[in-house]
Amino acid sequence: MKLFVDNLTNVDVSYLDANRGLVGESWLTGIMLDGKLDQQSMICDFGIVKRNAKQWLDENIDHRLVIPSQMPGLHIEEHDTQITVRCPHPTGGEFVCTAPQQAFCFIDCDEINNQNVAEWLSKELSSTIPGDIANLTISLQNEMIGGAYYHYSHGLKKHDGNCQRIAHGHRSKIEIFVDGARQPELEKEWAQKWQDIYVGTLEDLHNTTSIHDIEHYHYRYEAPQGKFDLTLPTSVCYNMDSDTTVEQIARHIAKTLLESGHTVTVKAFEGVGKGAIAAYEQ
Ligand SMILES: Nc1nc2c(c(=O)[nH]1)N=C([C@H](O)[C@H](O)COP(=O)(O)OP(=O)(O)OP(=O)(O)O)CN2
Repeated sequence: MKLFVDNLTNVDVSYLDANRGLVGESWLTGIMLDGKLDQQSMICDFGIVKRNAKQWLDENIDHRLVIPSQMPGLHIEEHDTQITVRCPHPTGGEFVCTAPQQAFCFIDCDEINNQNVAEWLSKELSSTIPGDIANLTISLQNEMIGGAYYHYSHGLKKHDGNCQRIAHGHRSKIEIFVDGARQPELEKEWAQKWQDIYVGTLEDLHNTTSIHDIEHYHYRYEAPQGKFDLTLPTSVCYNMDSDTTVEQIARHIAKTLLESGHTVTVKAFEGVGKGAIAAYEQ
């Protein structure tokens, strides 16, 4: 017998990739259990499966920076409760992130992809479900998106939950309307401009440095979970003069596109199934 739960929860992370650098990602998770029936004629109560699995995912991977610990060129240093992760960036520059341990998730593989992460999760979660379970399988899928989308990473230092972590991210749709008409070309432009982007807040920009003759931004802030630092080539960053909540992102894109005599509406998503709408008229 098998038991399944589709759409268990969404996991929003950023991960390091040798070819793409820092990638914001949103995974739709599902779980499948192989097991024998208990005295209730159940493999396991859905309520328990959903609560235990979601709690584990929320605590151990959601809103973390996922690191393939065998990635070539990766250096990891631990000092007290802080971890520094450093690696070459595909632009020729460097990626450096220092943050509290709880902001990272290390997976023993050389590349982060749906299959490697799902296999790791299936092993890690195997002890979380009670009952006579012979096998537990986690699946990870990406939202089916017909139009434009981008992968962005960011950190919300004022958030009292895990979104304060400086490098977590999302795979997000973008919809743009001018005078009520959908604008697929503009959507495509933003999706290209923000493909694998770090969206930073200007107030968090600590300094600009040169590494291997490539200009880098160094972001720094302190939040309730601890101190956060992130250094990335400027070519993969986009700075806003506000926080990078999805409300501010929708507002920023709408204001950037505003033209005299027109109304611009931006429906910006943060991951799957949620976001903000900003409408401006000039
Ligand atoms: N109004 C807003 N609320 C939140 C924003 C935001 O931009 N505007 N942003 C965040 C975080 O960036 C976060 O990454 C998104 O949170 P979410 O995945 O929804 O948070 P949860 O893990 O709490 O939700 P689950 O349903 O458990 O996945 C937070 N809030």
